[in-house]
Amino acid sequence: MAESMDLNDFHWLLAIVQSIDVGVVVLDRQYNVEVWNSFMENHSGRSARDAAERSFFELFPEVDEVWFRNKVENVVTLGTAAFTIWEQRPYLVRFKNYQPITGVEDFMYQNTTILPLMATNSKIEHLCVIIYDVTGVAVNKRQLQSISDQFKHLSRTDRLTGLNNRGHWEEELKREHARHRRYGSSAALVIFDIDHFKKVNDTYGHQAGDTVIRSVAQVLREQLRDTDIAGRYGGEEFVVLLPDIDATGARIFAERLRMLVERLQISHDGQVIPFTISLGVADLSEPSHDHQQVIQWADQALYNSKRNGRNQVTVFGF
Ligand SMILES: Nc1nc2c(ncn2[C@@H]2O[C@H](COP(=O)(O)OP(=O)(O)OP(=O)(O)O)[C@@H](O)[C@H]2O)c(=O)[nH]1
Repeated sequence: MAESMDLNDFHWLLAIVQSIDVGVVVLDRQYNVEVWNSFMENHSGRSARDAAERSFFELFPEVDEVWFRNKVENVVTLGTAAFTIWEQRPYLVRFKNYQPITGVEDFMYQNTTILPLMATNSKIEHLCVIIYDVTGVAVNKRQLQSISDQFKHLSRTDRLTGLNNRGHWEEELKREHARHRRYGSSAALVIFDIDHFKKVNDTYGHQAGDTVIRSVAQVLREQLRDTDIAGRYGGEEFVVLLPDIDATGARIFAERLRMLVERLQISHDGQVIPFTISLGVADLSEPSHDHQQVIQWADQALYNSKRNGRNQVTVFGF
């Protein structure tokens, strides 16, 4: 009676393992396949008969052999299961993704469990690899992350120029100012403003004015190093934070920008729009209370450039 129950149990278990919607593979200690359920048959295109006694690494050359062997050795030594989630490794074996809703990805994301299987002699001579299809969860999470990244980018970016907007740029300045205080690194701030911009708008129209603002932003972008942080501060006012540069270097940067803008040829209805910029430079090496004070210094220098005839650079304190 008990024996027939055991046999029943065994058949039931086999039926369950065959039909569950996860991959089940039993490997011996030489990594040869002993059990291969229907999930594995369906997704790999290989029958259990075809996979039997073949090396797991031969069946799936994409498996990182060193990593997998190491993982299995730990499972055997410790006698406990090991888990890998898709965020650590997108998949163990590369299966095609057939889920219609998540069709954006062409492979199946997987979580994997490796279980030690103890024999009656208490030795671990086999392992069970369980593969879960988590494509739906993974794709949703990645899409949410991508939307959140896009929102973050939009909330920091000026629509017209693509530069940092004022709020985000000020946060960056605040951070750099604090870093500068802690480490005494050099940095400078350049503020500049398009001269007589109201006249550009009044003469050529607001759209032409927008084109001028965009062109200035483009010239600025072309002059930036990776670590420089540029922003649109107001209507026709721009700011650049230049880390690891002193006042002399910042003056050279500002002067080059001034010349490049002066040479820009923006046409409107066949006419070239003449325009220039005035610039103010402040040195973060000078002792300051906070980042706002450095902005005031650069603003003051910009004001002096305007007052002294525009189209020029002034360094605060010089
Ligand atoms: N086209 C356009 N114009 C803008 C934008 N933002 C601000 N302005 C205009 O920029 C002009 C700024 O004029 P003012 O502050 O008087 O300065 P300005 O004419 O440049 O004179 P100075 O700065 O003294 O040389 C105003 O006419 C604003 O309407 C924008 O996004 N696009």
